[in-house]
Amino acid sequence: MSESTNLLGSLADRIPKPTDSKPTDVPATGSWADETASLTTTTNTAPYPSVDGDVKDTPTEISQADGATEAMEGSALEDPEHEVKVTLADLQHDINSPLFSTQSFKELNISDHILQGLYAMGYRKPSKIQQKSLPLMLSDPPRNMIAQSQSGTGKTAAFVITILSRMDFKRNTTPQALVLAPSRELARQIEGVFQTIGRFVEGLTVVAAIPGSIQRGAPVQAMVIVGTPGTVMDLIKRRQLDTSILKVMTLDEADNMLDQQGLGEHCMRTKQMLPQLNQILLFSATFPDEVKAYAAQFAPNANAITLERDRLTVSGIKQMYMDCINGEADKFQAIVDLYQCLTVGSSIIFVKTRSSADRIAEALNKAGHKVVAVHGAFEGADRDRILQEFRDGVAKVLITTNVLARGIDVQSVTMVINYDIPTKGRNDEPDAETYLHRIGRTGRFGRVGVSISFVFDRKSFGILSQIAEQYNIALQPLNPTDIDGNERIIQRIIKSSRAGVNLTN
Ligand SMILES: Nc1ncnc2c1ncn2[C@@H]1O[C@H](COP(=O)(O)OP(=O)(O)OP(=O)(O)O)[C@@H](O)[C@H]1O
Repeated sequence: MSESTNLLGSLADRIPKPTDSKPTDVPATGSWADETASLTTTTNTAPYPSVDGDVKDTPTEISQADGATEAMEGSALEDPEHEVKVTLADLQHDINSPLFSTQSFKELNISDHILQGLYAMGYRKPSKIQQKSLPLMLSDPPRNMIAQSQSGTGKTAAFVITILSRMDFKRNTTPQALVLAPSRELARQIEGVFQTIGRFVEGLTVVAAIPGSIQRGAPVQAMVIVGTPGTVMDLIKRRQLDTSILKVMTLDEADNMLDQQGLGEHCMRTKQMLPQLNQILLFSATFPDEVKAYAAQFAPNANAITLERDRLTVSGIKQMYMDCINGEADKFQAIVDLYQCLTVGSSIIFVKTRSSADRIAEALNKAGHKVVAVHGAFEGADRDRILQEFRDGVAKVLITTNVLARGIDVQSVTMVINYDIPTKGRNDEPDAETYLHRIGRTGRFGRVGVSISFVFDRKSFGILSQIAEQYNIALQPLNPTDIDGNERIIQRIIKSSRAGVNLTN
């Protein structure tokens, strides 16, 4: 493996220096080979400040929110017994990695039918987040949970097991649990996890509430509803979804779901239409500071599992960048040069806009390279079909926008390309959370993957540098002209990824 080079160090002269920037000397200790992670569990013994309703306007609410943030970070409530230090250097063999613990699913006292489902899926041991969150979420009386752990570490199963354990199977045509996710694809995927983990659970009924899935006027008759916020809100308003005995609500990708610039409004309004809930569960790999307050208000008195910001990246993902100095033409050529590597395993190429996804897909297909594209302008049925082709390996290269940046679990993805570095806002601020979620589409559950971020000018260098600084990561440079060298480096990593697949089987 060639030596990791600090992006900031090697290219400092090309990076614009914001006036308030911190020192740009990022230590190389954040590289994938050697990293110690700390997962902190905060058991809440004192009530969080709680605000119901629309929380974004009044000064009182803001000050309560500040208090909540402090509590969530564990300043007053941290239980040192839950402090866990794990070595991430070799996820595939280290029993102390965030993926495994010595505790078994059986010790959790979950039903035999759920256990059977977990074992049938090849889950032998709970991952760290499952080990830490499940005892807290399954305890009675039920408590809210705000849980954070790295991408691909098994958060879905944690809330699925909890929800299945809380259902009354005699009332399986009435909604009892609601799970909201930011995209139709993720909602469908979560529905599938319920079906597979719950396959031996007699009487389980699960329905996806996504655009086009429920006929107008038809009642939603299932105990678990997994949907997107707009559709679910409409179904409740139109009285197609009976909320009278609903007791558990989960937001997957919770920071995205509570984002006040985006889906937050829908989620808040949906919650206001629900009866008193027994349990609210918020899960994500990222909880940026500005969302923590809303999270604590949405799920009052929650137990919280949080990660330090510089421990958020998955050590199995080898993060690289390529300087495509002539901009668009070089970026396109780089994809063409990398094509061989892209099709060993599967790859996702993230771009900023729908039109560039279409344009690049068309150009690559014209050049004889088979790729597919999916984004928000596609019809739902087409989105489902193309993603299924990608999951099945029929299509090996997927070009998409942020719509698929979060949650999508396709274990064969060995490479993620940031064709455009993720930014947010009118001023193109670095979008560090989206970067983390995008690269997290590879390196799932202990596998090894590669991410390559394309930069081409001072601005894009600056943005990527700020993201690298935020997570304390060192990005390895790839030389765009050394096509063979790059292929060797990438193939070597991808091959070790294939070895890793056996780990969880
Ligand atoms: N205990 C386990 N043993 C083996 N595999 C597991 C276990 N728990 C989860 N997995 C597998 O790990 C993969 C990642 O899980 P999941 O999609 O829930 O991750 P996540 O933490 O929600 O990721 P993201 O933050 O990207 O949404 C899935 O393929 C899942 O089947």
